[in-house]
This record gives sequence, C-alpha cells and structure tokens, in this order.
Amino acid sequence: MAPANSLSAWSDLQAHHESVGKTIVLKDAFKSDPKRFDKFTRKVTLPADISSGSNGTDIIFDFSKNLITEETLDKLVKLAEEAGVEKKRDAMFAGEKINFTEGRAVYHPALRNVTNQPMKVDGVDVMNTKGGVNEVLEHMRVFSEQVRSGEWKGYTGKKLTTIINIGIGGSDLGPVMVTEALKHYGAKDLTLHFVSNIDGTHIAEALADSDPETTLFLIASKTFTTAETTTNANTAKTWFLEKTGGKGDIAKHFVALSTNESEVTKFGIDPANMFGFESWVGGRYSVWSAIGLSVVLYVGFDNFHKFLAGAHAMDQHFQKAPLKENIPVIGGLLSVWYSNFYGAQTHLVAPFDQYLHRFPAYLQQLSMESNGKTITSDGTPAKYTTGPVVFGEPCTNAQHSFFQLVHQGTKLIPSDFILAAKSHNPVSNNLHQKMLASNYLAQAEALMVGKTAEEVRAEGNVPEELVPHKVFMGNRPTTSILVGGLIGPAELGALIVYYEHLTFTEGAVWDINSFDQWGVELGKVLAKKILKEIDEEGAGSGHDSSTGGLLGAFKAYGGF
Ligand SMILES: O=P(O)(O)OC[C@H]1O[C@@H](O)[C@H](O)[C@@H](O)[C@@H]1O
Repeated sequence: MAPANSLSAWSDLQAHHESVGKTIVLKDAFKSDPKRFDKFTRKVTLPADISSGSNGTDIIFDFSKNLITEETLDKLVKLAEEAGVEKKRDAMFAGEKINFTEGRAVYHPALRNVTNQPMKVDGVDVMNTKGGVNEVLEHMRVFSEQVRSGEWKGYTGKKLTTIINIGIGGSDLGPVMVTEALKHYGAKDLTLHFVSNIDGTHIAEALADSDPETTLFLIASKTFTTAETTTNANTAKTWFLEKTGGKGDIAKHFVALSTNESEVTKFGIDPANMFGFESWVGGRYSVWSAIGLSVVLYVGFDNFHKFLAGAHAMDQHFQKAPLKENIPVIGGLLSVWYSNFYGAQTHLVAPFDQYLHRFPAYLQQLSMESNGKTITSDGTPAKYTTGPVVFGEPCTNAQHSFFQLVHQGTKLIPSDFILAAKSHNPVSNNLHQKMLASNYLAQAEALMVGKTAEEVRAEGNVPEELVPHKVFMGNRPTTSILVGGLIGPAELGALIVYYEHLTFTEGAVWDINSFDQWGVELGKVLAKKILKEIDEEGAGSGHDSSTGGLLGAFKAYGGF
C-alpha cells in the first residue's frame, strides 16, 4: 500500500482542512442544522438474547460534536477507500498474514466467532480443529464450572476461593479491566488478584493475602518466556511448595494460559491443565482467548459467552456496514483527521462509569502498542504522525483533576465520553446516576460551546482583569457513546471491539503494521545485561556516564 500522504484523498483533505476544517464553529453548525445530531449519530443494537436489556441494547455513537461537515466525512471515507481499509479488513477476516513483519495472521475475531462462521488459517479450520477455538472454550467452561461449584478441590480437599492471575501486558490488562468492568456479575465468594509487576511487592502482597490450600494460580503468558511472569510464577510456586511443606499438588493449584506447551511443561504444569491458543492472537487482543480464564471463573461461562457474542456483533458490523455507516471506521477516520490535519497528539477516553476505571489503561496498550510505529509497509519512515497518546480516567473524577487542561489548555484533545443509561447501582433513587449523566452531557456541551468574554462579563461582578481567565474557547471535539441500558458482558464486548477496529482503521490508513511490537524489545535486552552487572564487580561496562553512574549508586545505596 502507498503512504497515506501520497493518496489524492489526503491532499484533498489538506485543502478541505484549510478551507473548512479550520473555520468550522460547532455551535454554529448545530444552530444552522437542526438535523446535525441525527446526521452524525450511528447505532448498533445488540440482540436481546445476549444483551443486558430484555429488548436488546442500543449503543449510540454521537459523532456530531466533532469538527466535521458532511463533506468532511465523505472525504474521510474516500481516504479510507484509497488506503484500502476494506481490503485490509477483509484480508484480516480471511486469515491472511497481515502481520507482515512476523508472518502471522491476525485472527482474534475467530475467538469470538460465536456463530461459527468458517474461519481458516493456512487452510486449517481454526474453530473446529483439535485444540482449536471451540475445544479450548469447552475446556474453559468445564474447568470454570468445576472450580466455581467446588468440584475442583485443592490438595487438602477445600474449594478454591482465591485466584491469582500472573501475567503482564495483554496477559494482565484485559483480564483486570474486564473483571473490574463486570464486577456486578462476579462470584462474591471469589477473591481475585492480578500480579503483573516485577516489583516484588506485587506478588508479595497477593501471597500475603492468600491461603495455599484455597488458591488457584493462573500463569498467563502467550510466550511463557516473559521475564516478569516467569519470575513471579516461580516465586509463587516456591511459596506454594514451602507453605504446604512440599505436600501441595501443583496440578490442582496451577494452570497455564499459553501458546508454549514446552515451556509450560518445563515449569511443571501438566499440559492437561494448559489452556492454549495460537500465535495469531496478539497479546493485546487475547482477553477473548484462554487468557480470559480469570474472567470466566469470576463471571461464569454464560456471561463470558455473552461477552464474546457482543464482540462478535461489533465484528459483524465492522465487516458489513458501508464505510460511511461503519462506526469503528468513522472513529478511526476522526482520529486520522485530528492527528494529521489538526496536529492533535492525544486522545482522551473518559468513561462516566466507575466499573470501567481500567478501560483507559487497557486502551493504552491496544492503541499505543498497535499504532505507536514510524515505519510504513515499504520499510520507510512515515512522513506524518501516527498513533496518538491515549489517556483517560473515569469521570467525574477526571473533571476534578486534569480537565482544566482539556477545557482551557493550548492543546486540542479529541475526547470520547462513555455512559450507560442505566446503572447497576441505582442508589439514592438514581440520584447518583442522574448526576453522572448530567456531567456526561454538560462536559461535552461545555467543551463545545465554551464561554465568550461577553458572556463572562454578562455574569456581572467579574473584574475586567479576570475576564480572559474565565473565557472558554470551546469548539473542542467530543464523541459521546451512550449505552442504551446497562453495561453487561455483551455491551462491554462491543465497546472493546469498537476500539479494536478503530485502531485497525487508523493503522490501515497510516500504512503501518498495527500487529507487531518490536519497540518493547530493546529495553528487555538491556535489562538482562544490567541484571547480570548488578551481581558483578564494578558499575557495568559500555554504558553512558548517566547509566553507569546510576548503576553504581544503586549498588552502593542498595548494598548490592
Ligand atoms: O503474554 P506474554 O507472552 O507474557 O506477553 C506479555 C506482553 O509482553 C510485552 O512485552 C508485549 O509487548 C505485550 O504485547 C504482551 O502482551
């Protein structure tokens, strides 16, 4: 594919930005077009049998408060066409090796293919082959039901009531985020810990809270070679064997979620207690795979299945909807519009939902590990900016911390606000929910309409020298996502997949490989070398004076 800036739609958008984009005033656009909301709002509906609402759940994506006209959207769609977004999407769903730097298919949609469409990689039916998607799902169902019912017992015959998932990156963030998001559905008699950091505090605190007789360890690692995970897992194993005086049965208390059977076996886990998946599942897309076992244990298989089904519904929308109606495509194109034509460097995602408090952290890996790339498909550097810095926190908290900058700072921060119409906790007769919703609506409105100097003065009693400080420029774009009911498993699945395919669309336009992550390797290699040097005499070799100086100081102060 060609670099994005060589496409004619790109130059067309540049001209359009100069003539229209730069001058669009959103509040005026709303005044002059009463149908603007309808024109730029899109909806998916999740069917009743999977959704949390008895009549199905609508999820509304309101793109109308973005700096676009109908012409902008047409031109962005043209860019997607010229960049081959549909062709690339179809290649992904056909199991082609679109992860071209690793020679792999990108086939995580198969993991949530609950309607069992034929899906093949290298001619192999990934759904029904031995060890394939359906077989692993069935293993997850059986195992989770055994653990949840108490039929699966620890080495002293007790029910397992503590689950410690040891994993990092995609083997941690998905399970953490989803179990938090679906806490309402979680088994109340289960305690979950997620240990990811190599900082010994993380595993030590989880172990301190746990009883070896009732603890189940899930060692979650696609490669089973990640230093943090293998070290934490070995520490857990040593703790388990010490605490049980060597009587503890690893087979009853440790299972592996991985693609690497030989490393799993070396660690001492019986392959019968391994839940596998394939190399075509990227780490950041793996919550749908065996890596999601903690989710299944916590919320139960039926809920996990609904989670997959909601994701599948969004996959189908992405596959079938024409580009101009295609919700993740529009989201991705807007990101391109702001990044490449307005110079925006960031993207804020603020869920107005406490259960979604880890959603932004999850999206950081999804987006930034996928599209934090410079090199395009022909091996040359992109001459345009690529993946934005994604950040966020739940609201209303974020409003009381960094929203100052979003409202009055010098940077353009395209923002997504997410709200569910219904709360799982309608306490105080829904007072909290109504206040939450009023903030969700007010923030997007305030960011758009702003406040002029005249309006500040009209409020009265404002000293003239304070007027400029109280002005809000407004015209700051937001996308408002409204779940027309509760956020249950299916709704959450669909929301995640919206962002997955938004990220796909960005990468497809930018002509980069969204599916490798070479950028995480260098630091790992250097850390290995330095780890050795900590145990050797001196302050290492071949380092710059800062690294060498700090290494020496660390050893001296730490007594190493
Ligand atoms: O699951 P694994 O193999 O232990 O990998 C964990 C994480 O390791 C990181 O180094 C990768 O950048 C992530 O993509 C990955 O999710």
